[in-house]
Amino acid sequence: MRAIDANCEYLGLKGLQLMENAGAAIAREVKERIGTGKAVFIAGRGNNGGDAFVAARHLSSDPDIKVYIAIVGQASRIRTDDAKHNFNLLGHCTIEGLIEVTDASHLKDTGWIDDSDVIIDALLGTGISGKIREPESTIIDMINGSGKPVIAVDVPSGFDPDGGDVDKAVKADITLTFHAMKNGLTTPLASKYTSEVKVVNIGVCSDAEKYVGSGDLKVLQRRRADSHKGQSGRILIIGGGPYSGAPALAAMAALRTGADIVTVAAPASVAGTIAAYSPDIIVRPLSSDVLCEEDIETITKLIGSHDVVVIGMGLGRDGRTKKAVSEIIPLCKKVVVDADGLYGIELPIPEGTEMIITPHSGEFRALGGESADDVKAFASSNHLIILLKGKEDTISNGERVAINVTGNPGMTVGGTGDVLAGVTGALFAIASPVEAACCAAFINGAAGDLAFEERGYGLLATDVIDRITDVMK
Ligand SMILES: NC(=O)C1=CN([C@@H]2O[C@H](COP(=O)(O)OP(=O)(O)OC[C@H]3O[C@@H](n4cnc5c(N)ncnc54)[C@H](O)[C@@H]3O)[C@@H](O)[C@H]2O)[C@@H](O)CC1
Ligand SMILES: [K+]
Repeated sequence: MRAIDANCEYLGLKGLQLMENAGAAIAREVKERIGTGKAVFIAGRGNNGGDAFVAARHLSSDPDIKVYIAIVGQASRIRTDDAKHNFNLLGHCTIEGLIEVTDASHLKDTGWIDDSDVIIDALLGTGISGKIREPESTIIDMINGSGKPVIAVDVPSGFDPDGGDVDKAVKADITLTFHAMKNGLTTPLASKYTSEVKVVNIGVCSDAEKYVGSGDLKVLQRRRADSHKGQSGRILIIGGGPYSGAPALAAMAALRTGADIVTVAAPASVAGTIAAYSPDIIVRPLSSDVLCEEDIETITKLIGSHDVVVIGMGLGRDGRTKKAVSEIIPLCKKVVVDADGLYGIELPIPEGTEMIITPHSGEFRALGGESADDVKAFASSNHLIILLKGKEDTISNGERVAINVTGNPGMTVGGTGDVLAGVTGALFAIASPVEAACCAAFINGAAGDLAFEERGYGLLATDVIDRITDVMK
């Protein structure tokens, strides 16, 4: 949902607009439920509280509804601009009562809860993390002990929208959840905390979900301050033979995407050339001039010390290489297969291997696929993730289909596919395969767009690599 929100912003739909729709829906629900009476809003200092401020404003002009708002914490410490904006507007509305609750007793002393006809729980939404603190914890107890009807905003406060363990949460009569059903609300545990769930349309643009956007990059976690070498990905690139540049491009792209360690395992004939491209790449020479079965022992050891394998770039299609690839893939836990590696895939893929393939349309056809319309079914029946490259990239894990539209015709130059494979490998170490594939397509294309601004049709794959960090930032 956070990714969708950010993608909306990227498309020009502001969070404030979504919040207005969310709040308006809450107000309608309150009015439908009580018609006349006292509505007590319990608002936290995040955007969940912001939704409540909007709803309170909408109801404040209704002569039959009396609006009371308890902000948990100090209003001066409201955390987001959207929530602050909507809080400030309440200064121009007819509100029966508004207090700041820094200690749960302040709320108790008002008697509002005992006197209410409905409680609107907007204390905590999807931004919750960790064990419930005070005064929120006691306030949740007060709501649950009140016996009053409760409308929960987005999720019952304290409930994990992803369906994790619940320490303590509000028990609601109805939850109005925004835009899409949250995974956690479909679990059996959810029925303990809400009798009913309604999904409310808040006007999200369909493109925000259909197209990969900058918001999708939000899944890429910030690093912990105490991170150490290796935690952000150890990537093994297996490539080269007839070509030496391809694996080097993939390796440099993986490093620029943030991978900690990138090793290239390449036939001995090209290992020296690859090493000469950059001191940042670790190179492990294989036995001969193409990848072959004699290399499996060396590669098995290398796989054990890396998180993700990216295989295929510049390997060529020698029969020995195809055979070696088909034997290497089952040894990998996480593997990205690109270019010539795609000709060594044996379907169905082995159990215990998570695989992303990055074919262009010709390679996809060689695998038995047909067109972009086929991607979802192909991914589903073969249990893999496809990133089908094209003018628009189509990504699917067999359940969801996403389209990426970054990139430009300047990127038809050789090597940009190798860059994409490297970016995908680096992200696969820190994200789910479908997230990695979506983000990689976006980053590679957006870096290509920046390179195109500078270089036009003369852009090179190395120029794309140079702009990856700008996109990531
Ligand atoms: N564009 C958007 O982002 C939209 C967001 N919406 C609303 O925004 C919500 C998410 O907002 P936020 O990300 O600001 O987060 P929340 O409002 O869910 O919660 C963040 C607040 O809770 C506090 N908190 C977190 N964990 C806590 C704990 N364990 N104990 C006590 N306090 C805790 C934080 O300090 C912070 O003040 C959604 O659930 C939804 O209601 C809607 O307005 C629709 C649009
Ligand atoms: K809530």
